[in-house]
Amino acid sequence: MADAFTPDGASGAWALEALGLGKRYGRGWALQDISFRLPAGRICGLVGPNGAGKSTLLGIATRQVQPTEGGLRVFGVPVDDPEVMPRFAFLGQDKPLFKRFTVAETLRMGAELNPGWDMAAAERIVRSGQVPMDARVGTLSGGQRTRVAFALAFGKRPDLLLLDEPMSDLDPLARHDMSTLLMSEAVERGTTVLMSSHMLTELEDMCDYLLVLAGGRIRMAGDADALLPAHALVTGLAPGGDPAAALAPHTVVEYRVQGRQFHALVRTNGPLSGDWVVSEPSLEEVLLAHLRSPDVPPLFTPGARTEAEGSHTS
Ligand SMILES: Nc1ncnc2c1ncn2[C@@H]1O[C@H](COP(=O)(O)OP(=O)(O)OP(=O)(O)O)[C@@H](O)[C@H]1O
Repeated sequence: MADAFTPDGASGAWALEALGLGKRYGRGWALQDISFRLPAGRICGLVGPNGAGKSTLLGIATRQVQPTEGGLRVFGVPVDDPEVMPRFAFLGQDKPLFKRFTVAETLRMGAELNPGWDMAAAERIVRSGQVPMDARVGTLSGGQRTRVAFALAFGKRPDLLLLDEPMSDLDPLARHDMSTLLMSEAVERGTTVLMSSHMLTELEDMCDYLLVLAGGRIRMAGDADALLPAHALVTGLAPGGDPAAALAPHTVVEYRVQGRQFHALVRTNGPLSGDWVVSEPSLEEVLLAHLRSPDVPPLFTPGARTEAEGSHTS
């Protein structure tokens, strides 16, 4: 069955594949109609305002949250299949480590719990942060504890690493160290990473794929390299009538007037041929404009949207 959902029949070419995924808490939907694909080997930023549904999505992917409707596949396998368990590691905001264990004991525990454990990689991550192996976890700084938690996650040799704001408690220097470490480990092993963060510049530096949520729905999904050039910042003399008509056939994501000038962020549809100044927006400008404009239709780059005809439910 899995082969039906991959373009070339190669089962598992998609690290994650959601179709019509939804989660309802009481009367409110935390996630609704979520359909997307994340190709294997990509570093994907999961972006959205507070309450967008990021943790809920990560909860479904880590089997901690049961979806209300739709399905999620991990490397072609329904997420509730036990086969999925050894393939992913999860690192959340709170790192549940045993405070009384030393760092060495913590890594030994990782080895005992995970059959494919890579002790050399785990020790390399700890040592590169000068974290003493004989120190008790309870005596470590927040940054050092995060490093140990990263070592536990990477030592598992996951194919998919799911991170929920893992670096929120780190200072800028430690954050930089950890993101460099994360990228080098992920690239070296071809690990797929899905990482939620509110730090847009961090995501811009690290991620080559993006999943943008707002109000429990997808706003944008796909290749970062394709999402950005699909937009332009346009400045010109404010038109008298409807700005959307003046900028047609382009989709106006955000529009504001300052004095006699307008500034617009548009999704381009062909060349921009007005008497305007046109520049390429930053990722941050594109993300913020989309998050501020919930009525603009969502944008998927080719391949990022799950085809409805494959109607699979896990
Ligand atoms: N266990 C729960 N019971 C009821 N409602 C919940 C529960 N978990 C999440 N929600 C609701 O679901 C919605 C999405 O929450 P979620 O934690 O997934 O968002 P988020 O994007 O991770 O937010 P943040 O950036 O603040 O961490 C919110 O409205 C939240 O109140």
